[in-house]
Amino acid sequence: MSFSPDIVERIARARADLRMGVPIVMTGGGQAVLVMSAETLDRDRLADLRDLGGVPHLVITGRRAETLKARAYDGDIARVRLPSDADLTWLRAIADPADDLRTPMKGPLATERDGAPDLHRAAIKLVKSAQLLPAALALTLKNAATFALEHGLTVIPADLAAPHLAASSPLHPVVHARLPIRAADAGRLHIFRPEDGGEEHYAIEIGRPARDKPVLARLHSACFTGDVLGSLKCDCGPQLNAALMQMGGEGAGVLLYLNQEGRGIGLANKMRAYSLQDQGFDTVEANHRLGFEDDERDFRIGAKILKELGFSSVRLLTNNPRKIEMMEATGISVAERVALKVGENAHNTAYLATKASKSGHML
Ligand SMILES: Nc1nc2c(ncn2[C@@H]2O[C@H](COP(=O)(O)OP(=O)(O)OP(=O)(O)O)[C@@H](O)[C@H]2O)c(=O)[nH]1
Ligand SMILES: [Zn+2]
Repeated sequence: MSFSPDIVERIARARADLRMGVPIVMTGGGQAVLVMSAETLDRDRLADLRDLGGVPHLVITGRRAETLKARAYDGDIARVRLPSDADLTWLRAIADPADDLRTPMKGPLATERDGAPDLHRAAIKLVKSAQLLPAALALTLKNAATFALEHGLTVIPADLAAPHLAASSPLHPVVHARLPIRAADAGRLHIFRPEDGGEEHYAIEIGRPARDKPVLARLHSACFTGDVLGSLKCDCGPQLNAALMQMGGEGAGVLLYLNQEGRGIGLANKMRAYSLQDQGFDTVEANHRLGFEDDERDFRIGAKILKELGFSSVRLLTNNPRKIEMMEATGISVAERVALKVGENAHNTAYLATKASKSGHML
């Protein structure tokens, strides 16, 4: 029967569960752990978890561990043993760097070095992909299957989930329609939907670009603050506008609007990063303190959409060398890099300088 959700559908459910504060069960290697997001966990569930006995771990990323001066024996993650008196406030303070400077952590944190961290690593990947703070509470379960059934919890076998957590989902075109815009009368908006229940992505086609020649293209990552509100903290709004205007001027082009807000960490986490930036950290340091990498985006989505639209070669409007590498690596040739330098102002000079010095952006 095909009625039961497959692994991709179960992962989508698990993401929604974690965002609501509902636990999930992760299984693999003859073990099982109960997983909850540190951000959405509430008092009742923490108390119930305590009643189950055993030693729960708060799993954090290696990046967050670095800031907290905790030993990350597992490399990219650390399993912090939950002290017996740790309450929700303690958990949140480990997960969220907002108050790091005001209330330095009472440590030292005891991190685990024994036992297999594979399920914990998968749990962090899942929590990250749900755009929550990358911190998860995990407790080893004995009779996981019965426990999950009894409580109606989603069960995720880690080995089946791994390829889906590592790669972006296949996308399919849903619909396209004519959309005249300020930059060009001949505009057309295409909607693409991923199979995993995630965010849809868009392509704005200007004119009718030839498919057998390099097309003027831009991969634009969503920036609600810059694109919609005209934020001066970044250059996204002016870049979006300038790219469309250049395509309008040439009469042809394609702009991919990828819903990867905040370099893939989501708007809530981006605002957490902005708050840290107001405490004096730069854009990269802020991501690291939160437990994220500099850039969590998957640009392969862009290549998939371009191929779906029939393009194989681009003149790419960008200053970001990673976008060029990723295009080439995924089979879209970059015939030319077209610089896109607009929108510098007094508020974003330092941000742009950091992108150049730390993320390799071309000046
Ligand atoms: N995490 C985080 N994301 C930010 C910050 N400022 C802007 N962003 C996000 O960064 C992304 C900018 O994307 P792009 O316009 O593709 O920029 P880019 O990687 O610099 O590449 P090019 O503009 O092509 O040179 C958007 O998703 C913004 O929401 C910040 O301080 N922190
Ligand atoms: Zn922006």
